[in-house]
Amino acid sequence: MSNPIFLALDTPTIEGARDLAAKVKGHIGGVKLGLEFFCAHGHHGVHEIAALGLPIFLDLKLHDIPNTVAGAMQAIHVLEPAIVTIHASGGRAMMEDAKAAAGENTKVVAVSMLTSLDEADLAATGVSGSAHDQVMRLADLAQSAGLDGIVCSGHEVGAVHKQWKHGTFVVPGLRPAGATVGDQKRVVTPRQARDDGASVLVIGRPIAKAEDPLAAARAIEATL
Ligand SMILES: O=C(O)c1cc(=O)[nH]c(=O)n1[C@@H]1O[C@H](COP(=O)(O)O)[C@@H](O)[C@H]1O
Repeated sequence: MSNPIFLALDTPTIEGARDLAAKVKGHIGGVKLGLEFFCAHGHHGVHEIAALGLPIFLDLKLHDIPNTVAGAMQAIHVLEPAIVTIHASGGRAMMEDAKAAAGENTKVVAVSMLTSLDEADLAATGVSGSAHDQVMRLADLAQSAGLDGIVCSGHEVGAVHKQWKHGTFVVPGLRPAGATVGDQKRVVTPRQARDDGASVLVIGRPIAKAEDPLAAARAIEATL
C-alpha cells in the first residue's frame, strides 16, 4: 500500500519547502502546496518542488463563479497535479465545470467544512445544524457533481466513506497524541483517520515544526 501521508509545505520560500520535503521524502507519499507557497511562487515554484519526484497536491481551494474556476483549472492544467482542491460550497455548477476543465490525471476534490471550524463557527456563517450534517450534505453534492472525492475532518470521514464507496477521502486536522493543536478544531490522530477510511492524510506542522522533522515523519508513519 502506498504511503498516504501528504506533507503540507506551508512556507513562503522554495528553499524551505524543498529542504523539508527532501529531508522526509522516504516517509511521505506526496507533498501539498497551498496558498502561501503558490501565491509566492506560482508555476515556477511548483516545477521546483515537482523535481523532487513526489506527487503534488495543489491545494488552491478555488471558490468563485463557474467560469472563473474553470479558467483557473485550465491555467494549472499544465502542472499536472495529482490532486486539486475546490470548495464544495461553490455549488454544483462550479464543481462540474471545474472537473470538466481539469486534466485527466488530476483528482478534483471538494473541501467541505474546514477543520478549523466548529459548530459555533458554522452557525455564525448562517448554517444551522451539526458539522456531520453539513459535511454529509456537501459530500453528497460533490459526488453528484462528478468530483473525485472530498476533504473533511477525521470526525466525519467514516460516515462519508460509507456513503461514497470509491472516492478519494482527504483528511487534514491530524495530530499525533499529545501534539499541539493550534488553529485546528476538529482533530483526530493520523491512525484514527486511516482506520476510518481516509485515503490521503494531510500533515503539516506536526512534521514541519518538529525539532526533528525526519524523526517526526518516521514516528507518524510507524503508527499507520
Ligand atoms: O484542504 C486542506 O488541505 C485543508 C482543509 C481543511 O479543512 N483544513 C486544513 O487544515 N487543510 C490544510 O491542511 C494543512 C494542515 O496543516 P497542519 O494543521 O499544520 O497539519 C494546511 O495546509 C491546511 O491548509
